[in-house]
Amino acid sequence: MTYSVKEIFYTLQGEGAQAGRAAVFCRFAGCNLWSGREADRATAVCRFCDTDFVGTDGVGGGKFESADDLAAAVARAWSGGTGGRPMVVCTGGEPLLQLDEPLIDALHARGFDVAVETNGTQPAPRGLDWICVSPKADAPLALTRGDELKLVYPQALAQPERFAALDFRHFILQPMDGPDRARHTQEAIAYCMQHPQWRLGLQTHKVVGIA
Ligand SMILES: C[S@@+](CC[C@H](N)C(=O)[O-])C[C@H]1O[C@@H](n2cnc3c(N)ncnc32)[C@H](O)[C@@H]1O
Ligand SMILES: Nc1nc2[nH]cc(C(=O)O)c2c(=O)[nH]1
Ligand code: SF4
Ligand SMILES: [Mg+2]
Repeated sequence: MTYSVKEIFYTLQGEGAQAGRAAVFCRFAGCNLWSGREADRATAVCRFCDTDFVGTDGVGGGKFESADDLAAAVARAWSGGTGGRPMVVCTGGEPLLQLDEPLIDALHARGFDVAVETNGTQPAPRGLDWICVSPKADAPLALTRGDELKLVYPQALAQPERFAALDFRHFILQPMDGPDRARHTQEAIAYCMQHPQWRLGLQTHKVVGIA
């Protein structure tokens, strides 16, 4: 299997229940809910994406001919010292269009906890250590269990009530970034205060200005 990767970089996980933890990010190219072209944004299923996932031209990106080649590139990007467990966050684009069991095994063989950030429309391969599902509009969910359900808020077609009974350990509302981020943040705060099952989650990497 050939993997198309936009970029690979070392930073802190900025989002969700693992925010603050050092991680290598492996951003896969391509998504099933948007082409990534601005001209298509207004008609896409997912219209608020904050990410460039088109092509393989980012830092550390490229086409990797085997699971072991890609796992080796991820391991080279890890800059942590000793102590704690290395983590790779597989994101995109939509990582579950490409992430498969051989790659998970190759990453485990190099000592990584393997986390994924997914829109939930694809089934997950076995062996993942952390699954974050972030539902989009009316796109049907193939993945209804995991570690965290991280809903970008507000979305008219994806209201929190639809997901509250699913099998997740953490339920997080992440204010939708863009020109109305301040208003979205206030709305998410109000929702969490009325529905304590949900917690406010911020994109902390944007707050502190890291990748
Ligand atoms: C770029 S997506 C890639 C992974 C996967 N396709 C997904 O949507 O979960 C990574 C995370 O950023 C979130 N995200 C994307 N655009 C956002 C925005 N404008 N504001 C807040 N979160 C956003 C997504 O919901 C997801 O949790
Ligand atoms: N620091 C940092 N944390 C993140 N958590 C999820 C991200 C993503 O784009 O998937 C992301 C990202 O792009 N940067
Ligand atoms: S599903 Fe994820 S990668 Fe795809 S357009 Fe939406 S936020 Fe971006
Ligand atoms: Mg991001």
